[in-house]
Amino acid sequence: MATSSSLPLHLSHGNKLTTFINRSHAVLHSIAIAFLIHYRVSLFFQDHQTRTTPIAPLVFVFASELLLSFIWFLGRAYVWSPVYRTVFPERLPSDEKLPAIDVFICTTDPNKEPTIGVMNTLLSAMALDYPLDKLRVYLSDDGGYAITLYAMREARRFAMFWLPFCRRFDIKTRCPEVYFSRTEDSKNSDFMDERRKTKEQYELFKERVRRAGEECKFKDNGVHSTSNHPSCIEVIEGLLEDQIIEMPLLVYVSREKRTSHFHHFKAGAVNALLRVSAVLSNSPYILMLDCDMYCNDPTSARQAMCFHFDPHMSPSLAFVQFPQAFHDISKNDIYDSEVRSAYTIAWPGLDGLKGPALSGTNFYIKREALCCHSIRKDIELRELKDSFGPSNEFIKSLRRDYNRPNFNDDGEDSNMLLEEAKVLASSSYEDHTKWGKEVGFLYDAVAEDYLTGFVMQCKGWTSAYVAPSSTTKPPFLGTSTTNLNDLLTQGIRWGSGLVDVAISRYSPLLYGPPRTSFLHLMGYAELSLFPLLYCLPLWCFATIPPLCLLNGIPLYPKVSDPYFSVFLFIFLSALSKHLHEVLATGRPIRKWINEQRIWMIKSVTCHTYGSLDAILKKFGLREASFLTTNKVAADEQIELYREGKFDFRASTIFIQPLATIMLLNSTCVAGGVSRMMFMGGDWKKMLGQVLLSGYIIVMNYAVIEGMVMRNYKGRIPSHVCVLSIVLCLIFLSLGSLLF
Ligand SMILES: O=c1ccn([C@@H]2O[C@H](COP(=O)(O)OP(=O)(O)O[C@H]3O[C@H](CO)[C@@H](O)[C@H](O)[C@H]3O)[C@@H](O)[C@H]2O)c(=O)[nH]1
Ligand SMILES: [Mn+2]
Repeated sequence: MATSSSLPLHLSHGNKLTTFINRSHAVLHSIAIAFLIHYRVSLFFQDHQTRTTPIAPLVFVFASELLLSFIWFLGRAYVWSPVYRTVFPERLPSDEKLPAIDVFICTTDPNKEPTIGVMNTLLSAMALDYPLDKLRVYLSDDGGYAITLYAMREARRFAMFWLPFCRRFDIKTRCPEVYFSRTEDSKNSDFMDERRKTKEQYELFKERVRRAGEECKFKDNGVHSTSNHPSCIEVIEGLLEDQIIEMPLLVYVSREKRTSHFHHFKAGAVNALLRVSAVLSNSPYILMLDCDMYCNDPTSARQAMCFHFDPHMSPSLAFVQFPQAFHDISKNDIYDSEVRSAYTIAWPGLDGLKGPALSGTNFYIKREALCCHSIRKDIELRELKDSFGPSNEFIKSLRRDYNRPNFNDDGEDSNMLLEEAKVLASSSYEDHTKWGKEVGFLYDAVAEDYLTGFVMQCKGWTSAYVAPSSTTKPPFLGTSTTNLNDLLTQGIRWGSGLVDVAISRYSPLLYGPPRTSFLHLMGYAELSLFPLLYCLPLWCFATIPPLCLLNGIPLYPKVSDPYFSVFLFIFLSALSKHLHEVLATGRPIRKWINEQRIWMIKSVTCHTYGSLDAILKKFGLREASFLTTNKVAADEQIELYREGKFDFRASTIFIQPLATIMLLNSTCVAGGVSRMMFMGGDWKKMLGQVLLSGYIIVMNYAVIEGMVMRNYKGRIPSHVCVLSIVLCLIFLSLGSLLF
């Protein structure tokens, strides 16, 4: 919108043709579903003498069809009116007018999150293209490791070289590891000289951190363990002679942890950061980063400000979300590690309604949206303390007119503030307050990002989503899960975290109305329900139709019945719509196959376990857990991923169901087809089931390869194959017993 000139700071546009295709498809598909429902319902009303099929399998199959149709219906929200945005940061007002930003980086375990990687994220954030005095970088070390603090001091030393170098030569890649891994050739000898010197410093820095890491060995040592330690807050300062080079304020925060207090994982860590930063810098905007998400485009802060500076959007705008993109995605991407549909379909779709969901990292959020919804002038101090806890300093920071004492390390004020910050980071500070319930990141789900963003939007806040175009760089790049085990382990947490919300009092369809539009709620509901609503029907389709096929029980209309074409239409329409989406987002056909396959695999494994986990937690039978995602992979695993080959060296809980389902379907198709050929079965009645199981087998052929190819590195171990034969036999006998 207009600032100094009358030119807009950002534009949004839709895609008329795609929207037309999407809406027409939605209408056609809905009509077909209506026919399907009519067919199924009339089957149930048939006289049970004339109905040849037993009722039980029919009920399961129909229930699954209804669930799939429902989740499909919710997903229409994403394709209804998606928007895509363009920003013009060069039109922002001058630097003096830009607001300050606190950057929050979270790390927790140097064994899974290599310290050098975390420091690269830190350095890339310090080097953002933003006025240095308006940039403050906080690192939350949730494990309280000495190595992280040490590395941070070293990173500041290296930043003395890195920051001036980036600014002087306008370096576009400000993550040092990435920048120095590329060779550069320039005629400018001054530049080449500086580059060489800076690189030397970087190597020295890495070497010092590596050596220190070896000495520390990241072990719990009883006295100071990762789950039991006091709070430690340190403003990282350079030596006196270094002070001439301007640096962002750099703060190390390790909140107190006690086994007596539940720490609420990342949400708890971020809430501690929110309080600590309120008394040290209190910037009105916050950039959140996971420790592996480095700033790949230094202009992201200015891009985000294009929205926060728009006078029409700004008052209600809570956050500007950038996509999660990854530096290690291979061309083939067999596991869909890039999560394409989320960041190319769902987020732009939600953005067209009232704003995208919060994605945990890569967003610029207004502090006010997290902390102090509207502090009324007449509000009682008592009331404030009930919500925010006893710290007077923190409560002062909530006032709009609050003037933070200038932080300088040796001042008396500064010492007082640091002491206060330690209190704010203590494990008991949140007792009897509204932190995690109404204030800050919410604790009711392990998908704290999704839940917090959703509740925020129900309170009236909006958000915006900026995806890079084909000509701009992804603003942030992280490490994705590129092996099956890590992928599915992460999938359990996401599944569990989303279903947590779906079955809580914040369940979108129940909590939402009338707080936000129905379409927007449909999108949110799809996100929270899909793990649960896909796992049930997919388990059903993987077992019941093949077992019925083997036993000669038809579940679908005869080929000659006009209703057969209804089923065929729905199947093909769903597949071709997915294919259209994949192609429209510029991906090859292979991607479509990969996504179909990983969707089936995730549904019967991690999403099943995740949903189960959420339900057990709900009944108090399990405790919440947060397994940190591995950010290092073995070379061998990376190699298989790059070659596009499945790595089945994963936990048995993941591969056992896959092997069993594949064996079951292959046996049933073989048995069912021979039955028709040699025992005179009616193939016209069974074609639907043959096609369904055939589809499952063809798409997941990789699993069969994993079972039979014995010289394959990533093969399925023999004991899993043997157990799957036993399980398959159990299924078969149950099938013939029941049906
Ligand atoms: O007790 C904890 C656990 C995790 N983290 C940090 O949280 C971040 C995200 O954890 P990670 O293991 O990388 O999870 P992902 O599944 O990769 O993260 C996605 O999903 C999370 C919710 O499940 C969101 O919080 C993240 O932002 C989002 O990127 C990392 O920086 C961790 O260091 C903590 O600070 N404390
Ligand atoms: Mn991550």
